Amino acid sequence: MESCTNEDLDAIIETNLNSEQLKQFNRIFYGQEDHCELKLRLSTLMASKNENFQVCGYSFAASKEEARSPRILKFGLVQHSIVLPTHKPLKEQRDAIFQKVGKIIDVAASEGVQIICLQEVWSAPFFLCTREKNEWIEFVESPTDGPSIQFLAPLAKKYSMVIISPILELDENNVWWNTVVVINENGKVMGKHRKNHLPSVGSFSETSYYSPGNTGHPVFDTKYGKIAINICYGRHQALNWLMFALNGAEVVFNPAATISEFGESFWGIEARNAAVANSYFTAGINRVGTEVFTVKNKYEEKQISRTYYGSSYVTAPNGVRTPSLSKCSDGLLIAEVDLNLCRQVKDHWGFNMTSRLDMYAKELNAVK
Ligand SMILES: NC(=O)NCCC(=O)O
Repeated sequence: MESCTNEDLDAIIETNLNSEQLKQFNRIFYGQEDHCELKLRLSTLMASKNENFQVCGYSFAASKEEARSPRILKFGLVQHSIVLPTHKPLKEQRDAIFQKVGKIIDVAASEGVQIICLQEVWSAPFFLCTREKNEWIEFVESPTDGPSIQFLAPLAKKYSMVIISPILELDENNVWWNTVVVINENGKVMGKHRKNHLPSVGSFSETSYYSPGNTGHPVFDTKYGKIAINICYGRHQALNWLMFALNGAEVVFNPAATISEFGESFWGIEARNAAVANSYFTAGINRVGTEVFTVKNKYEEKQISRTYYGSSYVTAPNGVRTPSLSKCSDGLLIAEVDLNLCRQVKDHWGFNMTSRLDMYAKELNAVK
């Protein structure tokens, strides 16, 4: 069985470069010499040790402005493994994940996190690789009164936190969708977005489960900032990122479930490039751990095993990025940002002003 190799790139680099080399490396690779780590509370560090999850926090500064006050937002990303083996009763599996993620959300709240994003299909193993449907049906749920919203809504209200909950949705016509539900700081559903681009590559064959999303590119104007969600495979499509920018997003989250064979080498590039190209913050979130499924059908019985590489990270509109969370362990990444940076970068680089969208619209219309 494959397992996590625990070779976090950041750790390899830090242990092998001297301090001068490290500064140079950081300046070019991360966009700044120092990572501007946030000082975390003692209780956070203790919870991280006791509950066995990594916690990191970073701040991104913006220039002071005369006419606008800073718009400080603290957001968090959670990456985690499943807890129980996939043959256990589904409710037990889900409840065990709820318990684990609930504790991480508690810590995020104690650090003042205002918006938190969970990973793709966070409350279940990523069973879509099995190509089986019926035995997993109970992981597919209502966005308005399914188990995930029932669990998260009280937390959102308790902590005045916006929670982004990526689930598998069962709609009123019994149709499945890969959906994120945005829960506002009062614990109410603000809206949802359905995955626009579905993979049909190797063991990622999602087109037999659900249809491409029909919700366009919504931006949610939350109490804390304008956010959007580009679900997993959608990160490979530049126009998907662009539309969220044109609709006014200041932070775009990319909750994912992905394994090394599917582009670990460009995981660190795509969301980062999107941040630069669109002058907003981006956050990539990927699960960790090995998930093993026994697939039995009338033709065969086999085991499928997949290991996810975590490595969640945040990029600012000026291209500065955080180090990644671990490839192997559960983690919470906290980013403290000044949303004024979005307009400052737009003013500086003028990428949107020079984007010539009308020219591309004409050319796209003319493509046969
Ligand atoms: N969940 C998902 O869309 N995975 C596809 C593989 C990838 O794009 O990394």
